[in-house]
Amino acid sequence: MPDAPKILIIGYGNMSGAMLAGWLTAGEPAERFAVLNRSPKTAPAGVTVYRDLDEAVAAGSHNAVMLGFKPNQLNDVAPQIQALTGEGVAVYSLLAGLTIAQLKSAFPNAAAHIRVMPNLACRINRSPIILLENGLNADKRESTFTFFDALGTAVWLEEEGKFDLVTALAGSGPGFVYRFIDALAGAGADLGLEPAQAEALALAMVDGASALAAGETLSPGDLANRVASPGGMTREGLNVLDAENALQELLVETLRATAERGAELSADNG
Ligand SMILES: NC(=O)C1=CN([C@@H]2O[C@H](COP(=O)(O)OP(=O)(O)OC[C@H]3O[C@@H](n4cnc5c(N)ncnc54)[C@H](O)[C@@H]3O)[C@@H](O)[C@H]2O)C=CC1
Ligand SMILES: O=C(O)[C@@H]1CCC=N1
Repeated sequence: MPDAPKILIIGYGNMSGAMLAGWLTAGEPAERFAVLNRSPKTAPAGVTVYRDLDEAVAAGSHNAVMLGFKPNQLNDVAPQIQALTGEGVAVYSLLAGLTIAQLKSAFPNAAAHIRVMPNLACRINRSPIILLENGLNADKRESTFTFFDALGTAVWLEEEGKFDLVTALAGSGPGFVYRFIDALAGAGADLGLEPAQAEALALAMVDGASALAAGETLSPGDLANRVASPGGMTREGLNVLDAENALQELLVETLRATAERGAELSADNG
């Protein structure tokens, strides 16, 4: 079976689409990928698109499957894709909340089960990627890490109990940052700025501030203090955010609610 695809993506939506784009940008050959999606969707040139399960089974040419559908679909989809997740096949799961034990139970014949938590910045190869595995040998662990690291910065997590929390911070995180940018721009507009200008300024500011902090040895907390010139303007604004630890408390509740939803998604698939 010459030039056969090696990664079969089942459920080609926003997240797996961003990952595929990132891998192609990183130089992975398009021929290494195939997609199987419920609704018709165009894939990048060179990527194999299967119209249905039978076609994917007949090709039988992958050694890894990436699950890119919704967590609440696992019970429906798993029985249909047993023939695609058999001996020698690694299962990469994007399914938020679903545990290694649930993946092993859904795909008992697969060679290895790997939870993967990326975010949409995979599209520009700038996502953190949290990985947790069961069943990989040392060589496969290394090659798996390298494969996902091409999408940004991969990191192994050893404690599965923390997976929902890192999902909240790093997977859902862009949603919270976008809400912050939107609220900042909205606040500027409420106080008199032209809305489009407020949004452009908020975006450019967050872009530069984040890039600067990423390359600094100072912590973000110390950088905040550096922005606040003694007796100047910024301190007054920080005092509002810091009063009774308001911002941090809000974010504790934000991450808690997000992580708790992961446990619910898992329980729903019990
Ligand atoms: N959107 C995000 O930022 C992130 C999403 N995830 C995870 O990624 C997964 C997908 O999320 P999104 O991409 O946001 O959703 P989405 O709705 O954009 O994509 C899901 C895709 O699965 C396809 N699909 C549904 N049932 C199918 C089936 N039986 N066979 C083949 N394809 C099927 C749909 O047609 C759709 O294209 C979820 O499990 C989510 O937890 C993880 C990290 C971040
Ligand atoms: O909202 C969700 O469930 C997924 C997981 C992390 C980001 N999006």
